[in-house]
Amino acid sequence: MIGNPESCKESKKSYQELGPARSSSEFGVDGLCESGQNPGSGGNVGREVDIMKETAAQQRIRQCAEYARSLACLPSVGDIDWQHWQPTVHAVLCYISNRQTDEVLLIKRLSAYAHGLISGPGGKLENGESLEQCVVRECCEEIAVEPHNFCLRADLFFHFTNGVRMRGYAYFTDEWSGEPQSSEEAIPFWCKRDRLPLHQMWDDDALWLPYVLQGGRVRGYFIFDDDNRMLSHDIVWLPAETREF
Ligand SMILES: Nc1[nH]c(=O)nc2c1ncn2[C@H]1C[C@H](O)[C@@H](COP(=O)(O)OP(=O)(O)OP(=O)(O)O)O1
Repeated sequence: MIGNPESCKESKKSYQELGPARSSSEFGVDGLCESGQNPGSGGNVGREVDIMKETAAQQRIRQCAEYARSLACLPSVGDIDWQHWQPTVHAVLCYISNRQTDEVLLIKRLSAYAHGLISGPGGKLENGESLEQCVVRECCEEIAVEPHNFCLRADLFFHFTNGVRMRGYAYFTDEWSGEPQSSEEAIPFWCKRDRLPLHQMWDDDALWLPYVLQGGRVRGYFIFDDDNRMLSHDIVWLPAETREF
């Protein structure tokens, strides 16, 4: 079976219908608008979003970092015209959860790029392939597992200072077939959902992955330098009920 028949219809539609980028400042300090309702969703965000609230101290740190960045003339997400931004590369990630054990299937990457880094399985889109086919191919190639009924929950825009512009699509599911196996590209392992090794993952993962593993959705904008360090970010938090990105 390739991809997912029903539950991904919404995601297929959503990445094509991406609206204009909105800054998190439009959503208030904690990434939501003051009323606790997410614009466009009409839904009550509820408790899940509370875990991501930015504290006053975190907000201050982010503001100081923005200020330091402006002094150092480093690029900021606010400098980019995201509406006209075109990716040079499309890539997928897939996070498979085991509800019974409350674990998520991660990989340690063995390829030259990002060697030793931990993430979900995934990779770049190949010519003529759909995003869903890419998810299945990458999971099968890297860890011999086939995910089913996966849904797009994070739409990620990575702008690298070396000119690469990658759009990443992170899919989530708790249905799969096959036993995880190591390959030349990856070593798979199960990890408790609340004990993610965030210090060994891409910088941006710490910002959005815990929230999305709890059912939320995000659209994220990131600038990375040539050493794969995150320079700037902006995240639009979307509640679980959101049907469109
Ligand atoms: N900053 C970042 N944050 C993140 O969460 N995922 C990132 C990321 N930078 C890259 N990725 C992911 C997206 C995609 O799954 C993968 C692409 O990187 P790679 O080119 O290393 O993948 P692969 O070498 O597996 O790709 P293929 O060559 O297509 O197999 O890494």
